[in-house]
Amino acid sequence: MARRPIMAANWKMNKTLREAEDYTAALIPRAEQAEGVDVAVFVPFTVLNEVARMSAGTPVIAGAQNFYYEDSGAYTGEVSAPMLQDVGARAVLIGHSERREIFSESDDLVAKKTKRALDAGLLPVVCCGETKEERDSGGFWEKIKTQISSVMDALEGDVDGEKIVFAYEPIWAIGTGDTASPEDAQDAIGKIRDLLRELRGDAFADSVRILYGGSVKPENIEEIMAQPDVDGGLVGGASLDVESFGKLVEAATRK
Ligand SMILES: O=C(CO)COP(=O)(O)O
Repeated sequence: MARRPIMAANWKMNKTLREAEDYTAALIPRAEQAEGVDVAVFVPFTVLNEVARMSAGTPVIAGAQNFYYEDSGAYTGEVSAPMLQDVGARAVLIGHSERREIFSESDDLVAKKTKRALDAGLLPVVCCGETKEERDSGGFWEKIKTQISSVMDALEGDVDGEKIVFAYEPIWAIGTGDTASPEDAQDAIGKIRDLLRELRGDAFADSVRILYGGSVKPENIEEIMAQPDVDGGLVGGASLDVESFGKLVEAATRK
C-alpha cells in the first residue's frame, strides 16, 4: 500500500497569536485542496490552542514541538501529552536536533517521549540527524542507527507503522541553505527504512513514513519528493510564509 505523504511545517520559536491565526486561516483552504496529503503544523505552545481550534474538522493537523513524558506533577516549564491533547494537538515533534543540542535531550529521553506519545495516541514525529563532523568523519550511519535503535528498543509489542513518523534532518543542512542532495537524502532514508525492516519486519518498514528536513524550499522540493523512500518534508524557514509552505504542500500531492 502506498504511504500517504506528509508536508510538515516546524515554526520553531516564531509567530504571535495574530500571525498564527492569519497563517492558519490561509493554510486551511490549501490543505483542503491537497488531496491524499497529510498537512501538519508544529507550533509554539502559546498558539497551539488557537491553531488546533481553527484546524478542527479540517485536514490541518495541529502539533506541538515538544512535551514531557510524565502526565502531571512538579516539572516546572514542561507540558504533558494529555495537556497537548486537551487543547486539540494530534501530533508532536520529538528529539529535534535543536532540542538535543541546545537543551541536552538524550536518546533515552527521546525514546521515553516517543513511547508516551504513542501510548497517548499522539502521532510522534521523531527526528534524527548527524553533524557535519560526523558526516565528514564517516560516522554518520553509526549516529543515526543509535538514534533510531534506541527509540525502537523502547517500544514493546507490535507497533503500527502508520502511527509513527521519522524525520531525517542532517544538522548541517538545517537553516543553512545547504540542502542534502536528493541522492544523500534517499541514501540516508533508505538506510533508515532498511534498519526498521531488520528491527520490525516488512509491514512496519513499508508503512512507516520518513521525512526529509533541512533547507527544504519550493525550488528543491520536487527532486527531494521524487526519491522513492522520501515520504515528505519537515520544513523550518520556508514554512513560515504560508505562500511558500502552500507550494510545498502542493508539491507533495504529485508524489
Ligand atoms: O529543522 C528543520 C525543520 O524541523 C529544518 O529547518 P530549515 O527548513 O529552516 O532548514
